[in-house]
Amino acid sequence: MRRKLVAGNWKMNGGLAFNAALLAEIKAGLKQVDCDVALCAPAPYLAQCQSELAGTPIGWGGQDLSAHAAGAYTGEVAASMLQDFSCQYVIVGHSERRAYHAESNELVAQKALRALQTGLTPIVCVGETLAEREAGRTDEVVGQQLDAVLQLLDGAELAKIVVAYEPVWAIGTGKTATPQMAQDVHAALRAKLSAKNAGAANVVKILYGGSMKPDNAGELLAMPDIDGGLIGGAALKAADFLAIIAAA
Ligand SMILES: O=C[C@H](O)COP(=O)(O)O
Repeated sequence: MRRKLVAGNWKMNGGLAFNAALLAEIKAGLKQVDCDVALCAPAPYLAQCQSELAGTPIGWGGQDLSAHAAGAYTGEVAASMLQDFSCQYVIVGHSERRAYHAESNELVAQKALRALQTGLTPIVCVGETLAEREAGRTDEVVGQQLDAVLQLLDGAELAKIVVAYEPVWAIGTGKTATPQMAQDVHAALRAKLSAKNAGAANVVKILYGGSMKPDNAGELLAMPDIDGGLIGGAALKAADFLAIIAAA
């Protein structure tokens, strides 16, 4: 039985005052927590997350990291820097990074490896565009995205990753994959993991992301291969985020 993970991705939103209010409301509203919870914040606010969330059931993490350990890479954030702020998680290969920063499957895999080598749990995002889905290429596209990771990691490393299936057409659009559509892709991803290492496939959490909200979280999270959610917009509203945690 995999414990569910509800991870918020604030994307490039927030500010000191906004975050303080949001975190206070989430902490106050968090009752019994039967799942793992995490927030992935913009790098400048990780110190704030650390001071506000240490000692709570909520973990925190970054939204990206460099594949390099250190050096002349202006603007990038090293895994060791995330570690300095006690991050447990880091998102890699979000579709916005793939689309706007031309991140390749191979680079995303290298980032996942770097995270693991630093003791961080990478949340590896995969997902197809609307054109790819309509062309019947969903499994092929997400399969290739996952393959790059499978090629780089050994079985022990693989068991430590989290995968997030995020259909690009469902992100921030209000359109959600139906529970069955999502389940089908999650099952295909788990089969791929299993072909590489059956033990790892059993423990790897596969999250769904893409307009997950309080009103659809319950039925998505009830699917056998959906092990949680990667939440964008709804993570910026305490009541919505708390409702999704409760559904998990
Ligand atoms: O990382 C989160 C996803 O991109 C989902 O965003 P969304 O919940 O706003 O659709």
